[in-house]
Amino acid sequence: MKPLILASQSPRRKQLLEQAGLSFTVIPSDVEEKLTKKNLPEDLVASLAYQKALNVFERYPGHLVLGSDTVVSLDSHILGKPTDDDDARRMLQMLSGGWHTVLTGVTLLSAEKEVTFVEKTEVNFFSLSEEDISMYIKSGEPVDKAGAYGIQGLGAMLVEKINGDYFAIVGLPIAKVVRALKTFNDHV
Ligand SMILES: Cc1cn([C@H]2C[C@H](O)[C@@H](COP(=O)(O)OP(=O)(O)OP(=O)(O)O)O2)c(=O)[nH]c1=O
Repeated sequence: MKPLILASQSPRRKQLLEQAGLSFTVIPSDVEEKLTKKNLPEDLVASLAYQKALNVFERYPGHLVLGSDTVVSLDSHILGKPTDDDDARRMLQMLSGGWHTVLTGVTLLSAEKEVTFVEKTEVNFFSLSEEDISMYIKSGEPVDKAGAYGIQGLGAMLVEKINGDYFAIVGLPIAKVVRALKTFNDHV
C-alpha cells in the first residue's frame, strides 16, 4: 500500500489510527470549514472530508490520504464546533434530554482510487441542568468538539445511550476505515 497520510489535526483521529496498528504520517489540511445551511449534514461531512483529503493529496500525490469531518445534527440544525462558551451553552441546551445524530464523513484518496462514506451514530443525552452545563463548559472540553461535547472525556457523563459506532462519535469509524483501506491494497 502507498504511504498513508492522516490529513487531520485531531489528536483523537491520530489515536484511533494508532489503535488500529497502522503506520502513517499526520499532515493537517488547511481547508477552511464552512457550515453552509443549505447542505444536508450527510453531504456536508462527505464534502468536507473530501476537501480535506484533496487539499493534502495535492501536495503529496504519491500518497494515500485520509480526510475526515464530524458534525452533530439535530432536527434541521447542524452543529459544528462552538465559537465560544455561549455557543457551547446553546448547543448543550439543544442536545439536553433527547436524541441527536453524529455524522462522520471519511474520504480515502490516492491517484488511482477514491472512497468516501458517511457513518451516522445516534446519541441520547440525559436532561442537563443549567449547573451541569456550566460545570461542563468550565472544564474546557467543549471548545474543539462538534456539538460542544466529547464522549471520550467528561462528556461521557452526559450520555445515556448510543446506537451505532462509538468510535465514529470520537471522530473516525475505525473498523470501517481499516476495511476501506484494504480495498486500496491492489494499488501499490
Ligand atoms: C461529538 C464529538 C466530537 N468530537 C470531535 C471530533 C473532531 O475532532 C471534532 C469535530 O471537528 P472536525 O472539523 O471534524 O475535525 P478537527 O477540526 O478536530 O480536525 P481536522 O479537521 O483537522 O480533521 O469533534 C469528539 O472528539 N468527541 C465527540 O464526542
